[in-house]
Amino acid sequence: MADSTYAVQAHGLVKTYPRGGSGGTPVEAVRGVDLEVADGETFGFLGPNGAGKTTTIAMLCALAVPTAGRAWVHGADVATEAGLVRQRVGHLFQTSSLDDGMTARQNLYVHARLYGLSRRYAHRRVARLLELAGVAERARQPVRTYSGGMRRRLEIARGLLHHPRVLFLDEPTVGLDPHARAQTWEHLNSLPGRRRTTLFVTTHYLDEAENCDRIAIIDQGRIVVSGTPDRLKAAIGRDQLHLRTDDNAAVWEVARNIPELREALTAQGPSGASDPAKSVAPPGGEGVTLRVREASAWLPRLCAALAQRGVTVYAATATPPTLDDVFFHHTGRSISVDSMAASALGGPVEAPPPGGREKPS
Ligand SMILES: Nc1ncnc2c1ncn2[C@@H]1O[C@H](COP(=O)(O)OP(=O)(O)OP(=O)(O)O)[C@@H](O)[C@H]1O
Repeated sequence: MADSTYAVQAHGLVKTYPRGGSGGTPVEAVRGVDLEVADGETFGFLGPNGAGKTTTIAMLCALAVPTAGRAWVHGADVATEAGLVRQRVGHLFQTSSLDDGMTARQNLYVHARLYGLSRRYAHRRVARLLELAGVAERARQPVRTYSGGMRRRLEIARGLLHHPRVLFLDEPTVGLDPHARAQTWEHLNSLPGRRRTTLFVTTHYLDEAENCDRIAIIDQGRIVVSGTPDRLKAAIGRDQLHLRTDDNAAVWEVARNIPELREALTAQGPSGASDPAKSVAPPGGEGVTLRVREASAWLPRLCAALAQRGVTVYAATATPPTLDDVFFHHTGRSISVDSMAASALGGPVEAPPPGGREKPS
């Protein structure tokens, strides 16, 4: 079953924490995950908090024992060849595990020795990675004096010390400001020999998932869909048409009175209501979002029809599907209020339509 041409493989991976829930009830953190990650790929594991991302990578790194299912890293079984798996993987934890009182050099050197690098090679390798992390000049200063971005780069360096074939990064940019987040990704993408190491990145940031060759979306312990970000978005088909007007309720009526547009659209009001009578926007409200194929082609016609009806349009945008739309399409929920996609739209996080979520395609 194991195919060593894959960097990571998992079949039916399950993890149940026997007494993790309130009142000591079992928590099914991971409920049957199948994965195939190609060698050299940047693979994104996208999901909201509590979806099961950390638990999955803990099993893939042989740090947690699966309740059921099997997984391999370059053909090494996480259950029966844990030592081999640990040699093949590097791991960046969600919270910093650097020793604040030690210098950057000491942090890396201790780690290198723990991984069995000889003294001489450890010194060479540490110097090289401090250089790569862009912290060589501050290498003799305690880590507590470092910025968040520097710490992250140093942790990436530490994860790479023993030449792992797969580097697992659990929410690598959480807590960083947007500039430091972008820098961290630039750093990851420009690592020498980048394609010789597979990157397996968990994230709940939609823009971060866009950096990945392929992603799997996980929700409530199950993978709901996987593929390249472009393919997943294209499969949704519908763009978002967002309008802010002085009579948002009229938008629905007008849109539905254009027969071809009525065919093409599925609509959502400010609170997810699909009934126009219930979708009157509050004063200063967020507007109306219509999901429609080829939104930009409809925009002029809809605006003209609204003008004819005496409705003033303050703002109108057509946006191609985002990964948040992909998440919504498959789960009926938005991944996060503060995601880049939601803030770019300036709109609310959309609730599922009252008739339930659309059927996954
Ligand atoms: N050691 C544990 N004991 C009991 N329950 C746990 C344990 N670790 C995680 N869980 C539970 O398992 C579920 C999945 O958690 P996990 O940390 O894997 O999710 P996540 O997607 O990584 O979320 P986050 O990004 O918030 O860490 C959650 O309900 C969590 O409370």
